[in-house]
Amino acid sequence: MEINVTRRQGGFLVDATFGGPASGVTALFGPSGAGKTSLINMVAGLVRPDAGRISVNGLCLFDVERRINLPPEKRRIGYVFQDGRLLPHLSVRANLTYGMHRTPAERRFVTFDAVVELLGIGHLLGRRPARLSGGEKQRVAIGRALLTSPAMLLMDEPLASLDASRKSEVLPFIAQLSRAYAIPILYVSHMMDEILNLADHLVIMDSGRVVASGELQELFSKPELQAHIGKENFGSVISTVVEEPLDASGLTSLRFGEHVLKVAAVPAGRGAPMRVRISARHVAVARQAPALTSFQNIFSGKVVQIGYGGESHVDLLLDIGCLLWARITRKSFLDLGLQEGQAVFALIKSVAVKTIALETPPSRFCRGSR
Ligand SMILES: Nc1ncnc2c1ncn2[C@@H]1O[C@H](COP(=O)(O)OP(=O)(O)OP(=O)(O)O)[C@@H](O)[C@H]1O
Repeated sequence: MEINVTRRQGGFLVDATFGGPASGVTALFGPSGAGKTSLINMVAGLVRPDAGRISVNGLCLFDVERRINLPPEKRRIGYVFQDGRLLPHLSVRANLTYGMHRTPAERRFVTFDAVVELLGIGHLLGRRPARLSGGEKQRVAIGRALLTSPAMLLMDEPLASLDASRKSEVLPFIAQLSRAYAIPILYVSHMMDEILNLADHLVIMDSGRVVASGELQELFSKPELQAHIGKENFGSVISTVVEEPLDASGLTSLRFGEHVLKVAAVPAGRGAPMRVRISARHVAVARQAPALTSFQNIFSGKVVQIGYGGESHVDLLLDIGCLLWARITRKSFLDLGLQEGQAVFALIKSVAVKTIALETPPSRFCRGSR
């Protein structure tokens, strides 16, 4: 995915350049008014950039110099809006098949039955949209976009209109979607929790510009991006696999590199990929390994960077076999006499680790290839 566009709209300038993998979920993250919707509308062909180039999977969608501007219907893009936008006079079945019949049969690689099964909407097929809940409407909207067998899916805050319980109902379907079909998803959100559940790649936007773009785990841990990501989100994201789903002490063991991280029990099979998020606030530091402690996770490592933190705290980047941020009070920092290069122990409470299951691809949903 290569995007390099500028567009002036009123007093606002979108000037965005980024590249991303043509697979998995790329999250477009930024505050309200950052230009996220404007950008994906340019990708969809709903809005024309003033200049630049957009290409996806080797297909050039827009190139001002070569005078290429594919109309939306030629872009093979599925778009899921915030509010679903189902056709009210049609049944769920007819809404689902609406775009499917416009895609030539030889180009279809997504089948009706597989989508209905994946999204769990078989019992809704005869209903009209007015008789669906918010979460059901969004699942149908996702199914409709998917059934056009798109080369790419654009999702503009598809969970924004849902309450927390509906969100958690739809989120796993989206996560599964990106793995079931090899379709890249550009996912707009300003909710970091959603992004941590879904995205592999992160693009941070602010005031019409791309502030940073890269692999989620890497960007998430950059202190200079803290202001954009949100102070409360500051910490580390680590990729692990489940080593022992339930050990004798009732905890789950997750492996990363040479280490095992103990977390509160999660329902996952051995070998399942698991992303963990450890807030810097939940990492304590000691010069010596504590003997009797409630910390289940004690890793030896060293201080690789001392960040500025704030008046009352200091952020430390630790190397424990992977990079880990710890936020401690300035008083503790001074009491411990910490310096860069110093050997320390990182202490992490099991119950403070947030786990996010990244499932393996259920390939049965895919028929043939694109
Ligand atoms: N057609 C338009 N004409 C003029 N200004 C526009 C137009 N469309 C959007 N804007 C302005 O462009 C800016 C970016 O809007 P955009 O909807 O892309 O932001 P966003 O990041 O998607 O925000 P949100 O998260 O609130 O949906 C805003 O200042 C908006 O007012």
